[in-house]
Amino acid sequence: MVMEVLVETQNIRKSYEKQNLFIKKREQVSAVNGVSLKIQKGCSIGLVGESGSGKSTLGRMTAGLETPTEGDVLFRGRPISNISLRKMRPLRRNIQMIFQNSSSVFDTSYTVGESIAEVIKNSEQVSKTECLEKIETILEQVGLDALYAQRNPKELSGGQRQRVNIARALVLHPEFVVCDEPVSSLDYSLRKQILTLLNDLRNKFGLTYLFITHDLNCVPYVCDMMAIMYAGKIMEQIDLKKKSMQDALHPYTNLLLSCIPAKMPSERKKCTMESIIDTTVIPDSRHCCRFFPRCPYCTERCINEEPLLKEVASGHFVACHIV
Ligand SMILES: Nc1ncnc2c1ncn2[C@@H]1O[C@H](COP(=O)(O)OP(=O)(O)OP(=O)(O)O)[C@@H](O)[C@H]1O
Repeated sequence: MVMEVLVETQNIRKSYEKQNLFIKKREQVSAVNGVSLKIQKGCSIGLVGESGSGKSTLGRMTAGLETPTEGDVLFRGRPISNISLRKMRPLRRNIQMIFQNSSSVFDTSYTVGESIAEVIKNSEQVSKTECLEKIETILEQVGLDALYAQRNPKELSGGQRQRVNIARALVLHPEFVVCDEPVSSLDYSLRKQILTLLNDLRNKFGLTYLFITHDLNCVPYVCDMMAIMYAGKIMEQIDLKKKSMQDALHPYTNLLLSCIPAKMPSERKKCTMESIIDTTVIPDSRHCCRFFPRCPYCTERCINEEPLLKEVASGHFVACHIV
């Protein structure tokens, strides 16, 4: 069966200008460094990597909230990166984002209902009664009583606020949702509840997720594909319907896996990276493996030639010369 590609990034790059306080000069920071990704309709792809690897920047570009410096993002085969606001408006309801920090994304001068109503009214003309019905329905779908519409976000717990956040993103029934660390600000006990909710909503509405996280533990719960990002590049991609996370081959993915605290010490993946010196030095070159300064298996070739993402088994892609 041929699956429909809903979102595609075509070798996208994003650099920012930053003031270097030490040398008192402006310099370029490459946040995303040539990422080509196809997200199939109904798929949930987990984008994993450490802080600063470019996950959120990639997420914002796929959501059309940021323009790539190079390359393009396609939604249903149509480029969306450089289109006018007028052309983007009808697409906006189809592409939504759930943000990381549930408390700071609300305007506390609005009630929960008013903040959901704002999203609805920005996208369609509805009567007051229709709007109220939509608000009540979506609140119930995210597991909150309709009465929460009258509450102020300040009066809600972190978990309830994140449910409202999800309600705002889903009230227009989008097709594609970028979830940027949706559970990282929550207690461990609440994380599973929100992940279960995201799964249920995905099944109910046939949603497609780009699920950004630095926590590999979340991935098997919500994702059927995993992409590992390092220094703005995808290092490994695994179709979790065909292979498990533990089948990872890239030294960086194995480093991340070795950091997951296992329930039983015997289940812990052995860290093969004892020799790694954790350094923040990332080579600013398009002609080498960006992981080479941290890789114990680094060869001359890794310093001189950038490894491309290659299929090593069905549904399993790795960008590493030694694999
Ligand atoms: N608006 C911006 N202006 C300048 N630099 C930025 C901007 N946004 C991101 N960056 C830089 O781009 C790089 C990637 O940042 P990004 O937030 O995408 O990473 P991340 O993997 O999502 O990190 P985290 O998990 O900490 O959110 C970082 O070096 C960051 O400082």
